[in-house]
Amino acid sequence: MSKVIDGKAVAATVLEECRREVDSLKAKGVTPGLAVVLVGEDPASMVYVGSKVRTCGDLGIHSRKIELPTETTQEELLKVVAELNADPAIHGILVQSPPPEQIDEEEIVRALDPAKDVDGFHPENVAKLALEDPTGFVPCTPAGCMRLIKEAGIETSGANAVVIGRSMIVGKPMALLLMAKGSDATVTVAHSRSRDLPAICREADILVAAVGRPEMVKADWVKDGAVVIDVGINRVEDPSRKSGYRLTGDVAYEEVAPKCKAITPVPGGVGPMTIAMLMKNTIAAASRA
Ligand SMILES: NC(=O)C1=CN([C@@H]2O[C@H](COP(=O)(O)OP(=O)(O)OC[C@H]3O[C@@H](n4cnc5c(N)ncnc54)[C@H](OP(=O)(O)O)[C@@H]3O)[C@@H](O)[C@H]2O)C=CC1
Ligand SMILES: Nc1nc(=O)c2c([nH]1)NC[C@@H]1CN(c3ccc(C(=O)N[C@@H](CCC(=O)O)C(=O)O)cc3)C=[N+]21
Repeated sequence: MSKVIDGKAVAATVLEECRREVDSLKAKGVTPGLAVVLVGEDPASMVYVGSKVRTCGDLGIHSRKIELPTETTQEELLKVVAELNADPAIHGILVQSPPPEQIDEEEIVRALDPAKDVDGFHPENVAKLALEDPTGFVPCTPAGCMRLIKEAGIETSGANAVVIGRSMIVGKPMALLLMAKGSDATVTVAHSRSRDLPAICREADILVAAVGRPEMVKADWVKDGAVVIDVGINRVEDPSRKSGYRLTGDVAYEEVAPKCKAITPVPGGVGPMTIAMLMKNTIAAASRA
């Protein structure tokens, strides 16, 4: 009964929309610009930053990759943010998370010009999401999950949605989007202190897993005919791979998929949508500027 939701294909559709929008902005003399700031050398972050910059290139979006050493101080990073805030060629700024431990990420996010905060992490954008004010930026990963749910033809109105995870990047904004007017789901948010997580999950018509624990969600946690959105991106050791690792989600895909109406795979599910929605936000920032 299971239908695999192809995140790569939906992302390709979104990127086609983006390409048209970039062309029409360029015809008006505006080239959207994105700055991606990476502090340190975390290998996973380097992969993500690389694919963000590559996607910009594919669409004709101007991009600037700023790679700073691991020892970068808070003051140095604040100075980079201030320069990008003032740069008219840059419409979107993303500071890759997580930064090294000496960096106070919250202060960095507050220093961003909210009109350039294409991650949607600045308090002004968080408030606009809660207020359902469409002039803000919605965080890319939950925005991508909503688009996947829509493209798969899943009805959210009146559905029981369970979100596992309450981070500011994924879980909390995902819950806000599902409960917003127009989506109209009944939302439960679970986290590490939740009692009897399997029982909570079994109530879900739509289950979103954003935890960071490989294959935590088992088949007996999932109701027959549920829709499962797996946000987790976990590297697990796999000696049979050349790289020595493989990616897996927060859901035990092999055993869960047969029970689902629809499910996203990892890789090829939510991940590509995150990058596509980042492009959308960057284009929106440029057209508002
Ligand atoms: N596909 C994509 O584009 C993206 C994928 N990700 C992936 O999504 C996952 C989550 O990311 P993120 O939200 O940033 O992670 P965080 O670590 O910030 O948040 C994890 C959440 O899961 C909860 N949690 C942890 N352990 C358990 C448990 N045993 N039972 C129930 N809840 C638990 C935590 O609870 P508590 O609050 O109580 O600590 C927390 O709310 C990761 O795998 C990450 O790699 C993230 C961003 C983008
Ligand atoms: N400021 C900030 N903004 C972010 O949006 C942000 C961040 N920090 N820190 C880390 C997380 C993670 N994230 C991903 C983006 C793309 C894939 C992605 O494209 N994944 C591919 C596979 C990629 C691979 O092979 O490694 C897939 O799932 O198919 C995954 C994860 C963005 N994040």
